[in-house]
Formats: sequence, C-alpha cells, structure tokens
Amino acid sequence: MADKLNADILYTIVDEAPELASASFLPIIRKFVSAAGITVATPDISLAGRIIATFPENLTDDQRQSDDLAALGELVKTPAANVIKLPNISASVPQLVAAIEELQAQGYDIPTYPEEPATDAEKAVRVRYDAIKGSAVNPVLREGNSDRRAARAVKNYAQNNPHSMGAWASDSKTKVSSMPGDDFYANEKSATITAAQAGDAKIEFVGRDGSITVLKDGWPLDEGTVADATFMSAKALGAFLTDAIEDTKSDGTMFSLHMKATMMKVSDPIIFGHAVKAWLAPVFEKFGDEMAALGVNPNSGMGDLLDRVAGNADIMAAIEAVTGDRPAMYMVDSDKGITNLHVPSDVIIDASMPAVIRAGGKGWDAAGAKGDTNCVIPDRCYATIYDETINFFKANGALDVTTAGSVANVGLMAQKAEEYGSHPTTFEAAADGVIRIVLANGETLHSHDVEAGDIWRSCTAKMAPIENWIELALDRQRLTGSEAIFWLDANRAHDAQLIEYVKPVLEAKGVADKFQIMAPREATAQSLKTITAGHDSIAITGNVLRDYLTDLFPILELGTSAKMLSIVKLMKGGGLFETGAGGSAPKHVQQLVEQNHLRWDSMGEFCALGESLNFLADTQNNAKAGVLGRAAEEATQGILDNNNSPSRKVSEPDNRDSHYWFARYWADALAAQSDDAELAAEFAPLAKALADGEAAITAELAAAQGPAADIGGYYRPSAELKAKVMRPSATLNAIVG
Ligand SMILES: NC(=O)C1=CN([C@@H]2O[C@H](COP(=O)(O)OP(=O)(O)OC[C@H]3O[C@@H](n4cnc5c(N)ncnc54)[C@H](OP(=O)(O)O)[C@@H]3O)[C@@H](O)[C@H]2O)C=CC1
Ligand SMILES: O=C(O)CCC(=O)C(=O)O
Ligand SMILES: [Mg+2]
Repeated sequence: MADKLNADILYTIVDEAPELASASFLPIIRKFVSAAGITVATPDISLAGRIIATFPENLTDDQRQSDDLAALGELVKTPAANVIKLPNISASVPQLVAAIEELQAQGYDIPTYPEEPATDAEKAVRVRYDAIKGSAVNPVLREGNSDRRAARAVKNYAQNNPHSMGAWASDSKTKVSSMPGDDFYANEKSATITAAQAGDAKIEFVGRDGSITVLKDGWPLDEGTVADATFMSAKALGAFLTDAIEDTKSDGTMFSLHMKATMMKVSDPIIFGHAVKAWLAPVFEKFGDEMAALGVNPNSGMGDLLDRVAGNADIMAAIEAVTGDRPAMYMVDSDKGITNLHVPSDVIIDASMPAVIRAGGKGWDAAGAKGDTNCVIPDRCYATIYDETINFFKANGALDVTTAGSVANVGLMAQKAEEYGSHPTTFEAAADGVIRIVLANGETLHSHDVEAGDIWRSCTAKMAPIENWIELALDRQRLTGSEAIFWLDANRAHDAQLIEYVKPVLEAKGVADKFQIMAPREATAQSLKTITAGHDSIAITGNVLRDYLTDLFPILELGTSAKMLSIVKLMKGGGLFETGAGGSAPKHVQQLVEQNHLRWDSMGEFCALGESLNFLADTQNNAKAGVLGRAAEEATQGILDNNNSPSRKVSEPDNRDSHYWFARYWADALAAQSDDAELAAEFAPLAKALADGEAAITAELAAAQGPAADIGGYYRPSAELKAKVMRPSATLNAIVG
C-alpha cells in the first residue's frame, strides 16, 4: 500500500469512461513527467477495487488488494498530498450488485449482497457493503473546500464555438413541483454548538411507550459546529407524489423525479421508493404481499421490480393496466425502455436537471417524443434554484452562449459538510415517537415528533471548514473582482447559522460591500441576470448547491461540466485536483464496447494535470515541474484552439486522438520554452517524432474504430484488453513507450 502512495503525484484508478481514458493518457503523462524525475502512482478507488479490498478473506494473494481509499483518506490530511481525482462510481444497490456478480464471475470469492440480511453473518456483510455503497469516496477525500470554475481559455472557446441549446417557449409547461410542507426544509432546526455543549452526543428514538433506542452513540460534536436536524414526513411525501402524478396527467406533461440517490445514499433511495410505490399504488395495494415475497424493494427501482415479478402474469397485467392510466413517463433511455423510475442512480439531479433545462425544458417519452415535463423534486431546500432557472428562461429565452458570462463556485465541502455528510445520521423512523439529539452535557439539542416511515436526518458543518470557506470566497472575489453572492437563505435554520459566521468576517475585513447574501431563489435570478449581461458571478454556496450549480452553469455555459477546473485546496496544505464536475457517463462505455469510439472528453484531466504540476512546483520547489505545468497549460489551450476534443460520433476523432494531440502540443511547448534548456533538448526529438508520426498515428487510431471492442468486463475490465483497445497506435506507443 505504501508504495502505491509513495509518489509525487497520485492519479486515481476509477471506473467506466474516465478509467478507459487513463489507459491511453497515463502512459503519456508518465513519459513526460519522468523527464523531471516526477513519479506517478495510481491508487485504486474504483468500485471493484473497493469491494475487493473490503473482502480479502477468501481471496488468493494475487487477487487481494490494499485499501487505497483509506490510505488516501489519511494522505489528504497531510501537506504532502497531490492527488488527481477522476470521477468514480457512487454505486446504487443495483450497480453494487452488478459489480459483485461480475467479480464473482471473474473468480473472486466474495459474498453476495444480502438484500435482506437475516443472520448475524449476513448483517455483518451488509454493513461492510453499505460502506462501499453510494458516494463513499468523495466525502473521504474532500478534506478541503471546493473551487470550481471555467478556465478563461475554456470559456473563450465556448463563446466562440457555441454548443446547441434548445429554445425555450414562454408557454412551456415544464415546471418544478415540490412538497407544500412537512419536508426537510419546513422541519429544519439548527444550532451552533457552544463550549458547554461540545463532546460526544447521541441520537435517540423515544417510542410512544417511553422506551429509548440509541440510533447513534459517541457522535463527536465540537464547539463551533453548526448542527441541524430535520425530517421529511412519509405521509406528506406520499400524498404529494400522488398529487404530482395526477397534476402531471392534467397538465399533459411527463412525470420525472430528480434526486441524488448516490450522494444522499440513505434518504434519497427511500424517497425514490415512495415514488415507485405512488406510481404503482394500485398494484402495491392488491399484490403487496406477493411482491414482498418475491423480494421486491421499491427503493431499488422499477427495473429490479419488473425483473422480480416478470413470472407473475397477474402482477404484470396489473402493472400494465396502471401504466396505461398514468401520465407519460420521462425516459432515461427511450430506445431501451429505461424509465425515470428504473434505477435510482440513473437520474442524478445535478446532471439530469441541467439536461432538461439545456434542452429548452424538454424530456423524452417512451415513444422517443420530445415534450414538456413536470420535474418532481420533493424537498424545497434547493429545488427553488431549478424553478427559478426555468422561470427565467421561459421569460427571457435560452441563454446566449456566445455572450454569457460565467458563474464560478466556492463551495463549503470539507470534512463531510452538510447534507452530503449525513448518511451515518439519517434514519427511517421505525415507529411513531420522538427522535432527538442528546448532547454530552445531557441537554437535548433538537427533537422532532415523527411517525413511522418519516425520514429524519442530522447534518453538521464544522467550524474550521466554514472559516476556510469564507476565506476562500474572499480570495476568489479579490482575485477576480466579480460579483460575489453567498447563497444563503436567512429564513432557513441552517443558513441562518452560517450567516452568523459570514457577516462578522465580512465586516472585520471591510469587504461587506463586495458581497451579497441572498436566498437561493433570489441568487439564481440575480446570477442569471448577471451572466446574461455578459458579466461573471461567484456563487458561494453550501455543499449541495456546490454540486448542483457546478453542473448547471457549466452545462449551460460550456455544454458540459467536463471542462471545469475543479480544485480542492486541502486544509492541511495539500492539493486535490478533481477532473471536471461531472461523473463517469456509463453510456460512453457502451459506445466504446459497441463501436470502439470513446467520446469521453479529457479536458478535466488536462486542466487538473496542469494544476497538479504547478502545485508540485510550488510545494516542492521543483522548477522543472513548473515548466511541465506551464507547457501542459499550453497543450490544453492547443486542444481548444485546434478543436481536438473528441467527437461524439464513431469514425470521427475520439478521446485517444485528443491524447495524441495533447502529447504533441505538450512536447512542442516543452521543446520551445527557454526556462529549462535541458528539458527543451530532451523534448525536441519527441516533438519531432510526434509531428512526423501524425499521419500514421491518426490513421492507426481511426482504423481501430467501428467494430465492437472487448475490454473483458465493465466494473473490472482486464488491464491487458483495456490497454490493447485504448492504445491502438503502434506508432504512438513506440514513441511514448
Ligand atoms: N466526481 C465524481 O466522482 C462523480 C461521479 N459521478 C458518477 O458518475 C456516474 C454517472 O453520473 P451522471 O449523473 O449520469 O453524470 P455524468 O456527468 O457522468 O453524465 C452526464 C452527462 O454529461 C456528459 N459528460 C460528463 N462528463 C463528460 C466528459 N468528460 N466527456 C463528455 N461528456 C461528459 C455526458 O453527456 P453526453 O454524452 O450526452 O454529452 C453524460 O452523459 C454515476 O456512477 C455517478 O455516481 C457523478 C458525478 C460526479
Ligand atoms: O460523489 C458523488 O456521488 C458525486 C459528486 C458530484 O456529483 C460532485 O461533486 O459534483
Ligand atoms: Mg456533481
């Protein structure tokens, strides 16, 4: 394990499309940086890697793997960290089950996922799998706050090469629907922990009979921590979803549910399950027991449900009858019949809502027809930003990409801030009663009356991360002079506590006039107005809005979030460079397997590489790293200037071509620079070889495309097959080594 982390730059092994891209790009990186004596190691944080590391018991020595995520989690708390982090799978249960089955088929003797653990042994396995599920990587590595923005060159490129945008009609029926009350927003309580209150707290459920069940014990709450508690009423949610389905039908639009079941891995699958139950309500009423006996868990989605009931003609007929009576359903993939309610991980709000908005408020129905959609986002904490965006475009028409300014983000993220750290403190109430937080000094901090099935959660934001976040916001505003808005709602309990932190700092530093504090809805309207006028804005937000806005604005402004610069300045001095803001796009792998074309855009990796090298230059006083970093920035610019980003269509240049061009421009820049004569001399022949090889290399890369490609697995492809597919140019391989 130590070896895997013992290098200047750690470049993570992940999953799906970005991992395929690494098979082509990493050899290039290694070749170039070795000229400066820089080493690169590849810790494995892939879903398959994490499963293998968790269950070593029955594996052979060859199969066993170290727990690289745990080791990286420690490293990011030290100044030595210099990590390039590519997007990884945050697995839903169906994805986890598929990965386990694939590994078992490859000969890994690991336990099957216990859907309904009965024995102690099964329960223990389930606990270990649950730690792998959902967003289990990012919160561990994000020991710093987030600075995401479009590099100037990327923004200029987008303005000069506008992507397509759907037109917005003022009479579009697309809208956002949220609960009228009794949601997380309505029930939130928040307080900042005082010195007298600090210490190990616990969370208790008190039954109607007075019996106490400890849900969480030894839960440290430090002084200065903003601690919230809230719940969503299951009854209110059910009633709302039933109404929303009816409302969609009377509007004549499509029903779509948008949530984040991966990052909110405890609460959101439950909410998703309520939607599945509401959609198929008559079927659950009539066949509830039979379906339970078949192992149906609505939280896993309609896809899993249909598989389980397929053999029962009565249930299938009932499902068909209900479906006929429902409004149209928003589809994830009309061709393959994948509905919005199929798999909880298929409709991830940060990507799915911008896709609807970019398309002019359109989704696709089962027949593949485009139409307006009712975007159901049950909780109101953040739904307002999408509602306001939709209202804005209905009133003003789509954003003009050629002139629009940019919204950057400074996000409070460190140390599992806010909702994204709430998995261990989220509970579905087992019965009617009270859920309360009892502090170390015996005081009750927050308590709520709940009913069985209500979803209760607590989240925290720690003092040091909050202070660091405010500092980062001040820095970014000072460096850019942009409009800067804290997206905080004074009427929301949690935000009101944060405002108590923010205001005194702004006053003390004499910069209060440079910052505004606005509720998310107002901040959305203001920011859209600002960028429409061609100016820039900095959105200073909590963790969830960091996630939502860094897809929403880039997807509108740049066409994708893949091109974002995504820097995490670690609080202990290290650097974590995330690639883009988006995920790992499963459909890209499908395309590669079917057509040997990888449309994944590595712009995020290019930007992160430049940042990582420049960081290395600063922190290790390594001038050669600085030369390599500046040249990498020039190469990135070259990719944009010359339109070398991958095309989406087979037989056109893809991800592998873009890596060739990146290497070429990188070598050219290194050969041409005069800061380091040794490096210039070393890279001149390489630059020449890459230029001389252009015709052969591009022909070899093009020749590979078209037929199906075998990579020997989805979650754990074979390293050899992957390399063979992703490095099809013998000429390039001979140059890069
Ligand atoms: N930081 C992380 O680790 C993150 C991980 N994820 C994980 O990624 C997976 C997919 O999530 P999803 O919400 O669908 O989000 P994605 O960002 O993967 O997908 C949304 C769409 O964005 C486009 N896209 C994103 N990145 C790129 C890229 N580099 N090049 C080209 N196009 C890109 C693609 O659209 P098109 O092809 O139509 O242009 C894609 O279908 C899940 O497993 C999720 O858990 C998600 C977000 C962040
Ligand atoms: O960790 C995850 O599941 C997704 C992270 C994400 O979407 C983001 O940080 O933008
Ligand atoms: Mg995101």
